[in-house]
Amino acid sequence: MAKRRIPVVVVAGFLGSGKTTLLNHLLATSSGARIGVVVNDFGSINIDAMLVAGQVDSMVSLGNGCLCCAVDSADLDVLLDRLAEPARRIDVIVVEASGLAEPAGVIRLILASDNRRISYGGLVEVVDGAEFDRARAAHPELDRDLRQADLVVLNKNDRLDEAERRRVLELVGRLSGGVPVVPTSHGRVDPALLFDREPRPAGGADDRQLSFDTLPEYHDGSADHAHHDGPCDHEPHLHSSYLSVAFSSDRPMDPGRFMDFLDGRPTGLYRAKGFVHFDAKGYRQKFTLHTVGSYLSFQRSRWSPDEPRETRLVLIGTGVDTGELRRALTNCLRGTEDPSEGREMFRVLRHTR
Ligand SMILES: Nc1nc2c(ncn2[C@@H]2O[C@H](COP(=O)(O)OP(=O)(O)OP(=O)(O)O)[C@@H](O)[C@H]2O)c(=O)[nH]1
Repeated sequence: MAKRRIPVVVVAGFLGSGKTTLLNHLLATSSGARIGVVVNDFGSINIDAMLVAGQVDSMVSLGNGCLCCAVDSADLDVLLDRLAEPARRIDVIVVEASGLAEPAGVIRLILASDNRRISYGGLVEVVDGAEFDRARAAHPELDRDLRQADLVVLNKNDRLDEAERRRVLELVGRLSGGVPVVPTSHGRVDPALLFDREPRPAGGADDRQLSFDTLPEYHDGSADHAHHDGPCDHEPHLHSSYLSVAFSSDRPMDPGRFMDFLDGRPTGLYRAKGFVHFDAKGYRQKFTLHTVGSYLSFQRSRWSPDEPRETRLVLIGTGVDTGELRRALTNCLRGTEDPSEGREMFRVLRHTR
């Protein structure tokens, strides 16, 4: 009997919708299944790779650009080849696309793969229920992504009241055209929904749910398109107007000044993520920061022993002055010999889970 190919499942969704959270949930709960992961960050610091918990069996990470245009199929093949090596005994590969990737572009790369051990396993589109209207108003093309999905995870239900939950569920259901929509919070979906998909016969074009013909026209990915801090200069798509700014420093962050910065962040700055080193008395832990639209949260954890005590942030937005952002962040730094007092942390702690 032909050996079943390893399904490659794409997890996509707009900036901050909860893809990494979903991935971590899958890794923590898919008892027995060995999962290989491709993580793609838009930004030159691989925050997502660092946020994916240690239980992953094999991971390759792609920073600094969008998978959909930062690599061509040969490059992705190298990554998939590595994950699909029989010795790794991987059961499923999950590709977490950057929040600005065009899912169709990522799917095309997988469909174009020469690797005979893998097959395209479907698109899971994660939707931030709380930010859906705003994201959609800015990016009507998100509707098209929903139509390409095999499963829609309607996330962040905890941030919606009952009436809103019903309205968004009905809207997303309508836009996605009949595919299952699973409402949830914190990406808590049953892994069987993703991994125990109907096995499709190995080989041939018909083990692919989507074909090039059914995908919208998409430019050829090329390594030339890899971009650093800055916009893509080729034909417009979702991330062409977005900029990412990477910021890192081993100097402690002043909690008050940093909260002033966050409270006054420009509206175009849709997403910020990373780790903050406050080094305040009594609060020397690592503070993981997430902002998504108006949402802001910190999570406190221990630094691992070999981890550098430093702030590493990626900020992603549109119409923002990157030089000004860097300057503003630099102004939040303190001298290494000048630790903050614990009481200065209260504004940070108000947002800390
Ligand atoms: N309240 C709430 N917060 C959530 C939920 N799911 C994720 N988050 C938070 O939303 C923020 C972004 O989540 P991520 O999983 O990093 O989102 P992402 O889609 O991987 O982000 P990008 O890769 O930057 O596009 C984090 O602070 C998460 O803890 C949810 O269901 N409810």
